[in-house]
Amino acid sequence: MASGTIEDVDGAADTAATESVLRADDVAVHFGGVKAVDGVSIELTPGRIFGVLGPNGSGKSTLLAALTRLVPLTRGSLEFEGRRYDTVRPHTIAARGVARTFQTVRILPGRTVFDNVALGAESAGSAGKAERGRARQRARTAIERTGLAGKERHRPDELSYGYQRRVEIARAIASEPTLLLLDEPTAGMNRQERDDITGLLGDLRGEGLTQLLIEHDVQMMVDACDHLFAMNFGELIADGEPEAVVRHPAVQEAYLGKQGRAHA
Ligand SMILES: Nc1ncnc2c1ncn2[C@@H]1O[C@H](COP(=O)(O)OP(=O)(O)OP(=O)(O)O)[C@@H](O)[C@H]1O
Repeated sequence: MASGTIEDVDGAADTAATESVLRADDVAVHFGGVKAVDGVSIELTPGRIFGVLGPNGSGKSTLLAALTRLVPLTRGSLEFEGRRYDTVRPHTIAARGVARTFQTVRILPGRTVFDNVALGAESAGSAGKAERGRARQRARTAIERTGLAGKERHRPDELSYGYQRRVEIARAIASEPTLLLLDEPTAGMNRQERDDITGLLGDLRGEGLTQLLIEHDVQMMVDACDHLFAMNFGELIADGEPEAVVRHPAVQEAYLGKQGRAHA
């Protein structure tokens, strides 16, 4: 739920009973004089796909970095499953159940698909032999869930870009997170690959995984997301049902106008 200062375009008040996975309240991240994020309040509820839309430089990646504790907050607070976490280290919030992928694929080129995914499973804790066995099982499950079965022994450079993205997503979900944050998961993909990833995210939602994604592709965001947050100049400018958000005049002006010209 956005703060009262922005327009809630779906007009549907969340019920008081709705539990939240993540809540950010009045979050700001300033770099010197640059207000990369400035007073953003969002709430993520379970089992839904949320998206952050906005033109280049509007603050999307910085917001994601703030949510994963990779940059310090200038002000505001963060709560995950009801617990404040705005001063904990990034690995602590990862261990509590927040996983993420990055804007550029970050998988180890010399290792197999299985090894890359197992790294994500092991980071959930892998002291003894029994736990290593469980980690390998988590990796196998993540490989199945992301449509990578049969490709376990491949190396990333033998796979298409779309499949490399899948490896990254598999590694993130191998830690069995409660919340998955995805930074431009379909960047650089062709239409078929984008549709495949949209389908995959939908499948993961079907299994109850809450997701927050950043994307430039407006159609992909409308297709994939249940709820959109639109940003410009570090602030939320609209928040609500995807079709309504992309039609919102402030979003058209801030995002679609610029992007339409940039990518036409
Ligand atoms: N480490 C940093 N130091 C200084 N300024 C930064 C830093 N990181 C981001 N910024 C600035 O903050 C603003 C928001 O950047 P951010 O990368 O969060 O936007 P974005 O919406 O993710 O953009 P893009 O879509 O191009 O990835 C920009 O003006 C950017 O130049």
